[in-house]
Amino acid sequence: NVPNGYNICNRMPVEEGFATKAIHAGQDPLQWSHWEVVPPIVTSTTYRQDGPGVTRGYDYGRSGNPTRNILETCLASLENGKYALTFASGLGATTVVTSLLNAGDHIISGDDIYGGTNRFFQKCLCRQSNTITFVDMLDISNVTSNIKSNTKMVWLETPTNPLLKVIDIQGVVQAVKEKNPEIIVVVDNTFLTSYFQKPLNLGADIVLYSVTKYINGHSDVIMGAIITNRNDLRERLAFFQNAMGITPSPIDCFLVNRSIKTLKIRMQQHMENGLAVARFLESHSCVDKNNILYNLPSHPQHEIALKQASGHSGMVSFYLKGDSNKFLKALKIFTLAESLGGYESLAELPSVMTHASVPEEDRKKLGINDQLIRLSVGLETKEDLLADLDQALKASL
Ligand SMILES: C=C(NCc1c(COP(=O)(O)O)cnc(C)c1O)C(=O)O
Repeated sequence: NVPNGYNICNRMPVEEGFATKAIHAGQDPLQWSHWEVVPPIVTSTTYRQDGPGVTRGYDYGRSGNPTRNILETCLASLENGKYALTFASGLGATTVVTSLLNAGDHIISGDDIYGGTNRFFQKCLCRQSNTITFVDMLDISNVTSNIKSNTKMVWLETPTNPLLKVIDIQGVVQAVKEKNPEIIVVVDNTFLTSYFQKPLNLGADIVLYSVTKYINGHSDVIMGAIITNRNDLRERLAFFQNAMGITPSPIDCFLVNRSIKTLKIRMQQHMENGLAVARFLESHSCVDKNNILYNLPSHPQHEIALKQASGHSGMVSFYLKGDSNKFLKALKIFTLAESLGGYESLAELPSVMTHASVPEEDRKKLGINDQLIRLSVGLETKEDLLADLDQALKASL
């Protein structure tokens, strides 16, 4: 049910069978003692042993948990990946992945990334004598020209948060691996999920998620995840997951495992509502029309998006002509709040909220100013969302 007028001619096709995998991968009832169709929540933190060190697969909740395992199996299956690991948060996943770096290693990151990730890179990672270079990855030569002998990782989001720049995953991977095949390419796929985009298929070594967002999609769990096909990386990351203790709770794993069952239909509705909002804003007199940041045909990287993704989510950013505070306070259905990807529509001011920790000069260079509004378009009735935006836009004048 792709919305009319949405260019699907040369779009990356949506994967057949995604919903079936989301419902059945890792869920076999025969694995449980009572053949439960819905996986049980195993909360026990410790397991009886037949003898010292002689276990039946589990010894301690941080080191392994049956409810976590079936979620990880399902996440890997949806990515067409071999291994998935889950963590206490998206930034927890970021912490574990960057633990692959040794002191003195260099990482190249996209310049437009989540503010908390930027903060972690600049305030935490740099304390471990890792160096970081932020580059505009729209020009892939910015990546390759910054590769040094100690460059060990390249990190990107696409679409980026909050400017929705679309980065050519395959182009970056090929250019980086040509220079140094040992460099690990990490793609944060939070904004599209594996339903719309599969970075592993495009050559990425690791795909990372704030599961908190679309994958859980109900704004009631904080969680992170990574998926990889590389045995060597999986072994090291699984060691860090346990040794660093950045693991999710079994109850959160149960909630996310349940949310995943509707991921496909939620992403389709987010796209339908997001496209309607983007088109509405594109023609609105209170909006700077040249700056609707969404994957409309007018988007500067629309062709790349068509090539590597089968759709776009509900993320829409735009520059407001009027007063941002008046606009945000006038909204009635959109809630002024941080985060994204839930069934509820949210609106925020990145310059003051999610990206306040990005150094001001960097925000200015990127264009993350007080006129930039970021929307997470939810699953409400489309007409209600448009009416809410219209009245709030008029109130901003
Ligand atoms: C909270 C917000 N972002 C979290 C986030 C994170 C961090 O995820 P947490 O689960 O919040 O730790 C990682 N990657 C991306 C692309 C993200 O957007 C936000 O943008 O409102």
